[in-house]
Amino acid sequence: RTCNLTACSSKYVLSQMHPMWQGPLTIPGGERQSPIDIVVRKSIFDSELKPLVTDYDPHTCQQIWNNGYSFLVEYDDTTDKSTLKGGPLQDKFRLCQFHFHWGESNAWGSEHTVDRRLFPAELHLVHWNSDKYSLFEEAVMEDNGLAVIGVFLKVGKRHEGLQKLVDALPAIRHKDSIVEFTRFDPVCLLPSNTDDYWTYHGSLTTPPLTESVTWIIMKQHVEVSHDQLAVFRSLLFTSAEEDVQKSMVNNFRVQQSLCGRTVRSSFT
Ligand SMILES: NS(=O)(=O)c1ccc(NCc2ccco2)c([N+](=O)[O-])c1
Ligand SMILES: [Zn+2]
Repeated sequence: RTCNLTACSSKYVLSQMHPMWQGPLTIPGGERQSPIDIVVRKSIFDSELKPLVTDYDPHTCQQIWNNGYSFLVEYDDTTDKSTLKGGPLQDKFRLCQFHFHWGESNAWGSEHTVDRRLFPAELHLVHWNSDKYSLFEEAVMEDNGLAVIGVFLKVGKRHEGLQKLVDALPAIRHKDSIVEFTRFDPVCLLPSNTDDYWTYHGSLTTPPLTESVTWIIMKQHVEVSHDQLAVFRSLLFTSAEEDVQKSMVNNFRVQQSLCGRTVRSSFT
């Protein structure tokens, strides 16, 4: 049975115009797709959920690049130097990259929502299960293969830690551009309180949409300035050779049905 993948309001559908979404999207099972709306009053407090334990080594940061849908900061994941454990996880997970999703305006842009509340952007820190698998490409196909931390961004004061990343963006304006990017500790992008989160079993939010993700969505958001977010929007979906340049905005997926899943909370 594939769950009916409901589309939400029309504005979500816009972001499905991107070439990435063309062609047959046979979704494996389709009963644990992401993103979703987190209905707070329906989430279940689970006292077994532990605090998150992140241990990131900024020296594993390697490059930043525009993949034509977002921009990714990639880490050397050939050893257990930058790891995530605890929270809902039984195993140790290795950080491989982080990226963002955002809107053309501050009114929307996040992939997940909380009681239908939209945020202007959402950060995803992607980790794979290095206790059970030896490569990301292997883990991405397995139920317990990935763990992604989601952090909501709100427009407010300037985020000093983010500025180093914002300053690198003009160099990767076009699809497939890449520059060296080192000594960046992503812990600065996490909220001060990482003990309060929601967690549920879901999928990648872009193809191959594999249902291999334990999502860990932070309750507390982080603030970035309007100008910092405007630089995200100066990126392009298109490569330098293409005639028509398209702004990289609204790179989020339509919200998916819960299909009977439970969202657990680590807090009451
Ligand atoms: N928005 S997300 O965090 O769910 C997400 C989506 C796609 C991919 N990757 C797409 C992909 C291609 C082959 C295997 O994987 C990743 N990731 O790689 O971290 C993360
Ligand atoms: Zn993402």
